[in-house]
Amino acid sequence: MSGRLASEYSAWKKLQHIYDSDKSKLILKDLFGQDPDRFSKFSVEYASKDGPDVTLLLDYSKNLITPPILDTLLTLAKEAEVETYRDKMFAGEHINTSEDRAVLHVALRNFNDFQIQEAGTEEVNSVLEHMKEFSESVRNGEWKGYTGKTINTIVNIGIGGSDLGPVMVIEALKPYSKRDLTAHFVSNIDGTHIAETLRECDPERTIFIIASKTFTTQETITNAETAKEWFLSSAKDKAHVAKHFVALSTNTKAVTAFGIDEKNMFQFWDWVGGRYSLWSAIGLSIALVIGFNNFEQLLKGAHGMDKHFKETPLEKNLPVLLALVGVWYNDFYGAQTHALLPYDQYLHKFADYFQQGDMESNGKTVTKGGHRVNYETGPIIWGAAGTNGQHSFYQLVHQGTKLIPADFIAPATTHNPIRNSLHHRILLSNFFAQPEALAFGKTEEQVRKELGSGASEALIKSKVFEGNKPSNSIMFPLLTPATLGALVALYEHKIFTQGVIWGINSFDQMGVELGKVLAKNILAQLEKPEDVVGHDSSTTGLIHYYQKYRKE
Ligand SMILES: O=P(O)(O)OC[C@H]1O[C@@H](O)[C@@H](O)[C@@H](O)[C@@H]1O
Repeated sequence: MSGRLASEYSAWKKLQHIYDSDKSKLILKDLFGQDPDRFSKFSVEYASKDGPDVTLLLDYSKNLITPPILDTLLTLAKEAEVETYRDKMFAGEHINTSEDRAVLHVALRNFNDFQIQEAGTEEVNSVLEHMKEFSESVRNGEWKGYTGKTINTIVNIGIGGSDLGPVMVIEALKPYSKRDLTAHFVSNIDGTHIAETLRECDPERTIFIIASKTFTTQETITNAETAKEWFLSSAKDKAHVAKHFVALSTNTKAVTAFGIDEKNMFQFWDWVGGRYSLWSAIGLSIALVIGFNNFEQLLKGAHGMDKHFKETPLEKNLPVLLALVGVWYNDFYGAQTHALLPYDQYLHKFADYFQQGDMESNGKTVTKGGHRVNYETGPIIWGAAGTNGQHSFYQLVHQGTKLIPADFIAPATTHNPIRNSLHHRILLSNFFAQPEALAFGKTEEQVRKELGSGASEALIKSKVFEGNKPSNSIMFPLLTPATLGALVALYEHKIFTQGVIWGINSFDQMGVELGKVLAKNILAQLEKPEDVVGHDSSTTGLIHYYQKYRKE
């Protein structure tokens, strides 16, 4: 994050040299054959030092690396001053230089441990206390709607970072949820989203949580106004809004202008990036659904990983190791994507969540110093829960022409050990088998032997698995709130580390602005064909087509 070009580091040049000269020798089958200790050399077990017990195993042995490559990657991290920038982040320095802001999601889950100097951090505990009081009173039925009924539905209205984190966590921690409290999430401006949601809500028993850091996001404000209109069509009296609408925001003025009482507002601060905000007031829906104590466990689990990231030497530091092997594929092998493949149905939103987390953070072309990079930055993140992916896109991962590094993630035990954990054993057998198949493949000789004589050459070739496809495997005993916290923090710090190496600002998102501005301009032109000015012929043609069919 020094803003230097990564390609100028001597370790980067060395890595390029190693890649050019040794690529053909980096064959997983051989690397494992040559070193029976490869697993123990290239795996680390994380155990939380204090707070709730969390353990995580990272096995990165199925990567196309050797000890000298790993050493050089570690040297790269040193040269890029990952440790210095990490310490700057924890110290509250304004490492988000374009917006002149600190980056302190770690302060939201700090529990007075690290010394952090930044305005607002002293208010974290009182907001948590407010979230606790509110979530408990809704959960235990003390909080009543305008007709005196208890609340049975919450609707979080927010988008991007004000939506994806709570959605992912609430899905992931379903075993801990209050089953008689239904949570809906409305994000899309498409009226279908709110219309379909409102059909399932009773105005007397629903709380709307308007989640927006800026409280200016068009989608969220429009959806919130629609929800308020819908609510008032039953409740009539505006005074009832206070019982049914709360806001999560940094913008008090806009919240009160919307008609939400300041005492129903949960604050956070400009040093919390949207995609890093699930730990803040944005997590209110999480606290409501799983209870404040479990929310606190989530935060503590993340804090444990923060401590690990901050205090562990780079060669044993999980986020750093994940980041470095990622850089190796992204920048030297030319891999365009990175797959997140959780073998846990509860984590089915994990890849969606980190699409924003990673791609909005590291999808940049200029360094902090304003230079255009001459290497690849953030990968395309995608994935789905196993085993579903196996029956759809794994064909390409195994036999396609692209290199797709992947993280396989699984819990050793399940919350649903039905049929004596039969399902879980089958799930895990797939979790173990897929990285093995990817790494070691199946040779032509094996196929020939299996098919016997008479098989066509074409058929033989089509059944060969070239192998040598890299992956990481991450395991933990059970997906608990604290474990999920640690897992999410692990990826957050991985993203941070890569951003530092690439010299980019991982904490702004200028790339989302242009489309917003153009849409605003177009919205004002939609009425009449003669209003449509200043566009290319394609955009004009599309708008004219719409105008032919519009009904309103
Ligand atoms: O929370 P608000 O301010 O509504 O922003 C919601 C989202 O908006 C997008 O344009 C991005 O900038 C995201 O980073 C952000 O999470």
